[in-house]
Amino acid sequence: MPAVLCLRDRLRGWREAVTADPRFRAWAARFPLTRPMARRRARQLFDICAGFVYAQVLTACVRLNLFEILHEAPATDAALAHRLALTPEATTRLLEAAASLELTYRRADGRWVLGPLGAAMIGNPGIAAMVEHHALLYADLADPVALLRRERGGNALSGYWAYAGAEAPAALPGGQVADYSGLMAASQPMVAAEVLAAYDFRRHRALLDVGGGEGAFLAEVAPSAPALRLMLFDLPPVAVRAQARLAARGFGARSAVFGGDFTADSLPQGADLISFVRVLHDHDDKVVMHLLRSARAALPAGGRLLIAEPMAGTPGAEPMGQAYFGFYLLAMGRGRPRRAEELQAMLREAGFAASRALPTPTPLLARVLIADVSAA
Ligand SMILES: CC(C)=CCC/C(C)=C/CC/C(C)=C/C=C/C(C)=C/C=C/C=C(C)/C=C/C=C(C)/C=C/C=C(C)/C=C/CC(C)(C)O
Ligand SMILES: C[S@@+](CC[C@H](N)C(=O)[O-])C[C@H]1O[C@@H](n2cnc3c(N)ncnc32)[C@H](O)[C@@H]1O
Repeated sequence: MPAVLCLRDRLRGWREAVTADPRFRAWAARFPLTRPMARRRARQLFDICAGFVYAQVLTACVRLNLFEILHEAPATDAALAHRLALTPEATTRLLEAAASLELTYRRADGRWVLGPLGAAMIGNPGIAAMVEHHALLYADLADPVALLRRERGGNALSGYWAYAGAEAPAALPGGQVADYSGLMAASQPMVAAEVLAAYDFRRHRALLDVGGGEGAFLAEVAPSAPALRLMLFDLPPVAVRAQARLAARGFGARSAVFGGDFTADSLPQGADLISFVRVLHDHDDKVVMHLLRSARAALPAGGRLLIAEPMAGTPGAEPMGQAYFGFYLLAMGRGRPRRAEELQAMLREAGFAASRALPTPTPLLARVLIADVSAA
């Protein structure tokens, strides 16, 4: 039976049919009332075509440490050419490309300073680390259709995230978890800041961070809740790293670290709050349901579960979810970005009584869901 289209979809269909006509586009680009819209659409489509070049301009800036150099002091083209070990022509080409992207800015006196987006990179080494590791994703995306058609896994990114394709993840050697654990630790403060702005951890006795990596999330939470006991579960070689980090940060006496495989082992008891931070989207639905049920089983009556990760369908940041993480996780070999409502339905199925989304300051970076175990 043909579906009846709502008025909004009928209007969209008409607009897209008109836009698909080259004669209409040529007319609309000239007609004063439609010209601004035509220019905006051309710019949007051009930015999608050219986005990979913009990303490589950023990569060059990061590799050359340009933002830190400009943060030290304004500089001339000649001084920068010397610092960057580039020819004067290449230096100016890079700085002007970066300026067009608002990463740098040339002052009236001719010296270069940070642009608004370059300035936002300062003090956040997590973004630079992400940009650097994108070289792997970039290689995997060279033929996106092949990536879509290929059996999942076997890419540069799936090798980097060693647990993604491992038959026995708990047996991974330390050398295979070091790079991804370092990247996660470097980028964790910007995620933890979102969670801390959304949730007060002082109401809990003990927090178990599952897939907690090197303990960077716990180390950010700890100062905000001095009485909170810190527990972490991750693969054995990652747990070793977490133990060392938490001890080095002075939280050794407050913490208990457990090594294991969360797809096979049950989670330790004793926490009244369990968190999954950037963990669930790495896994297919079956494993996610298993993890939610394991967490439900490990929590006492009245306990809570906290999920923090970037989510699909985030208003104002839609490409971050479905495009970036959709293809990222495809290259990684498993998992998918989920909508908040999908996770909430899974939480219900796993036996949680109620769940709600908490607003975060920058939903692009992470959104937060809280789910309750019923009180008795
Ligand atoms: C004072 C006057 C006059 C004006 C000021 C005007 C004003 C208010 C300006 C705003 C300034 C401001 C506050 C800027 C803030 C900028 C921010 C917060 C920028 C943040 C950027 C964040 C970025 C680019 C994050 C990128 C994150 C990436 C790429 C994350 C990737 C994550 C991955 C790959 C995770 C992998 C884990 C896995 C495997 C999927 O589980
Ligand atoms: C994407 S990282 C997130 C780390 C940390 N939560 C963060 O946000 O920085 C996923 C974590 O899950 C852990 N992990 C993956 N598979 C696991 C498994 N089967 N058992 C236990 N931990 C696992 C990884 O070692 C890694 O530390």
